[in-house]
Amino acid sequence: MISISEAISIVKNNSEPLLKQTKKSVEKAGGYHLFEDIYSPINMPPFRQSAMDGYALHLHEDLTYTLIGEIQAGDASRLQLKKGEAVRIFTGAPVPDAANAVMMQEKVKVDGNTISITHKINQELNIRPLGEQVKQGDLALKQGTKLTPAAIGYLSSLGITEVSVYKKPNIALVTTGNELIEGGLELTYGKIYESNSKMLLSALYILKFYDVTIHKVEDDYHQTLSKLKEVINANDLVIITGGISVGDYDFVGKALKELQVEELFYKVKQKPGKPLFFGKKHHTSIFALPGNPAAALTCFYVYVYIALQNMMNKKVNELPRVKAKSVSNFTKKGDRPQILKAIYNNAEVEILEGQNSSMQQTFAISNALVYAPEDVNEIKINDTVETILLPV
Ligand SMILES: Nc1nc2c(c(=O)[nH]1)N[C@H]1C(S)=C(S)[C@@H](COP(=O)(O)OP(=O)(O)OC[C@H]3O[C@@H](n4cnc5c(N)ncnc54)[C@H](O)[C@@H]3O)O[C@H]1N2
Ligand code: MOO
Repeated sequence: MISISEAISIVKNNSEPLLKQTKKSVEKAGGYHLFEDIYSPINMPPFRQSAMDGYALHLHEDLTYTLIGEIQAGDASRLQLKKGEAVRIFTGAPVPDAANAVMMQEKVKVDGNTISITHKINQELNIRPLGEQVKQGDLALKQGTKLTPAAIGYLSSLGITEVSVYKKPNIALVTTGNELIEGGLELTYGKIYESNSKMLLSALYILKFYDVTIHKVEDDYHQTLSKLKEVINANDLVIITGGISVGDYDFVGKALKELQVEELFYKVKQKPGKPLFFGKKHHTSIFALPGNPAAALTCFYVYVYIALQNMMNKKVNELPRVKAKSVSNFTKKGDRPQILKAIYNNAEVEILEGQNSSMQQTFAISNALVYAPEDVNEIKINDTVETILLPV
């Protein structure tokens, strides 16, 4: 059995950036990173734009101007202005070539066709120059840029409808067990409602991994073998829950061996999550998480999370860890280091009752995990403890 830190470093060293590209429509590309530089297909703004509702002026020495027309936003008219002439104009409308300033209407006196301003103004006042944000052919956004809502808006303003982005992993979630039935069906004796797939799907969605398929197999070797073969071939990451311990009907380990998945580790000295498997087949990473729901989710946050961040080429690949003051007493059972469900608030952490790896109720109200190392048998109130903050 290896230690938690050995297991973490094996995951870190054996999960690489995917570096594959995929095309996305721009409105669905939020959260992705650009795979290549994007050059602007147009000038932005594409014409000299008025930044105010007011009057576009062809400046001259005098403070009065003759009004010769009106230009609304969207108008295509190209009015010619002589020196001393003005047009009524609105925010976003094209400023005629000959106009060299826009005066906001609050500062203009109108008298029929004559308007007057109170003082001389600078050239180009209140005019957004052609290509002020980006010029046609210039770099609009660099490769690697994260597409925030603002970036999506910017690219859309350039008329870009599709972008090439770094692909996120496609992920298969596989649950195993004869005892599992779907929510909505009658709970017959000996069965439980299947919950791991929904729990892990939700954890993945919160981390913005949406390309996820769910698969279910019974405790049957041939079914397990053929399903795992199929999903390993078709996915970048496979997350299995259950069937990885030593029972007569735990077929996951045997099937992974038969499929020649390279075992990077099996079994970690930790509670929960002892029978945790991590392996690789070609470029596909495979985690077999223990079936106990709280063990599965703990292993997801401590190990699978790292692989996901590495696949996305993220520099920080572990969840944040902070030092916090315990507000609870806790006595550790056994010698395995423990990862404890807890509630963190403002540098203080409460270690919860009900740490068994089947206890979903405890995890449901947690927002943190406290790490109790091997050599610590007791945590007392006011002790400083290492706390992992969960993305919940
Ligand atoms: N003789 C031994 N028995 C066990 C050992 C051991 O070392 N020696 N380890 C125990 C530990 S620790 C764990 S953790 C579990 C892990 O077992 P498996 O990964 O094989 O998981 P299962 O037996 O299939 O299921 C365990 C538990 O979780 C429930 N489960 C499974 N899948 C789901 C699901 N999708 N949704 C909800 N609940 C699920 C399942 O019904 C079981 O209660 O092994 C111990 N045994
Ligand atoms: O490793 Mo198990 O998850 O302790 O119950």
